[in-house]
Amino acid sequence: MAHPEVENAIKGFLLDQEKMAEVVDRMTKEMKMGLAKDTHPRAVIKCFVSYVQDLPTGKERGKCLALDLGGSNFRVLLVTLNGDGSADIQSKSYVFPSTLMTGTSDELFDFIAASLGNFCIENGLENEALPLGFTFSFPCQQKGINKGTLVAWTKGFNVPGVVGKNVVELLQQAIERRGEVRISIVAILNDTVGTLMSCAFHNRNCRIGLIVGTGTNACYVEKTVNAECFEHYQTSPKQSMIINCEWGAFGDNGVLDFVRTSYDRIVDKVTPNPGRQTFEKCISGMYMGEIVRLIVIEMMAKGVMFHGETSQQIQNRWSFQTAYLSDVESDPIGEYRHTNKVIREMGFLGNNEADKINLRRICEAVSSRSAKLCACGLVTLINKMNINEVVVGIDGSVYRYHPKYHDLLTMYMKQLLKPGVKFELTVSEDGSGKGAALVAATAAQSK
Ligand SMILES: Nc1ncnc2c1ncn2[C@@H]1O[C@H](COP(=O)(O)OP(=O)(O)OP(=O)(O)O)[C@@H](O)[C@H]1O
Repeated sequence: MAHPEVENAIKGFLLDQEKMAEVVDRMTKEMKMGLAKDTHPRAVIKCFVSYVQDLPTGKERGKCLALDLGGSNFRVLLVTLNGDGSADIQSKSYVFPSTLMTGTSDELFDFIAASLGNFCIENGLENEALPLGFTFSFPCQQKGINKGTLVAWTKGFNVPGVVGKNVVELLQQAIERRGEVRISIVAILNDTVGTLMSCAFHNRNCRIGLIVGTGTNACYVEKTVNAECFEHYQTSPKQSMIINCEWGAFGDNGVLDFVRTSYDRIVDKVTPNPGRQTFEKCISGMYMGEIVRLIVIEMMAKGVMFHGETSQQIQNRWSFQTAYLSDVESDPIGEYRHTNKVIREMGFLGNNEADKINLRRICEAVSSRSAKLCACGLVTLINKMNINEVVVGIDGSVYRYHPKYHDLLTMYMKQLLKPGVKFELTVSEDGSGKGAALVAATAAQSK
């Protein structure tokens, strides 16, 4: 049993069924506001039109480049779609200097263009006029498949002078300034869209793309007639439109305050975007470790945990990695191999079992709330589509590596879904490569 003070600290994270159902209700209303033309401007869940209307058939063919900028990693990829449902991918990850997250716009786009140039030269592609799909995982208002205006930076990025600009244009200009390659950006897409497309390439029932990584977001397949912000929503010959929900902003108008805790409010205040991305800050990898750290230091101040110890490390903001939650929760009950490693890395020397039990309880409370809220989001989308069978393609390190995330998500979704609705949650590989290429190939053809 965890200490009563620990139980008291985490009780705000233990959402019951009633609260979860309330989250679904509120989210459903916010989604409708995002989709409808008259309420879209003031909606917090924007439900952006992605301009991707065709799900893959598996027969796509062609060679495309892809770029992936979204959080902690930056990659350039060369994707060959073989026409038989398979794809070959070559990729290179570039170290993304964290100074670029808050540097100038020119520095950011020059870095991307230089990496692209380097990749093309290394692979002998400098003279090929290849189409490029740009996976850019920040909220963008699209006006077409290759026009995306940045609405706000998230996930710790804050580069002045980009919000309100078409990022495709900024990147294309940077590519041309360097003059190394003949690449044209034919599509910009959110990573959720790439994830959905890549999953749908193999699994025709895929209708949702979900990310639980540095941030969280989802997209789903809506009927075109409901995508009112699409100019041709009433006349388009295509029945479907992928909607990029940008659900991370859910709650920015206060409707999630009933599930937030004092710790969430502290985390929010120390981010570069206070008051924004409320739902994301309760769910995703960038924030979970920090929430745990705040509870631990409060318990230390109360003399409940790590009594008599001092650790500079635990006092440092963002020092408790979200990967530590996975470590701690991967130990079988009563065993502490990974927990011991985490405790040592956090600068503690003692070996008190009660501390380990308390730490585990805190980690479990934070990760299970994340999974509960994510389940609420997925159930909202499934109810909205009103379908009885669906596959969800998922990417992001939290989903991939947390030892219980998949099972928790499955359990909470079952609790919330109408009886008889079947779903499958599956890791979607290479969304920003294969997924981006699938979008780019279609966009290049229609060009
Ligand atoms: N083993 C792990 N368990 C849980 N979370 C982890 C683990 N390893 C890394 N993370 C968290 O996952 C996040 C990185 O996610 P990911 O690798 O999906 O990259 P990303 O592309 O930056 O994310 P996004 O797609 O949201 O932009 C980090 O915030 C990190 O804390």
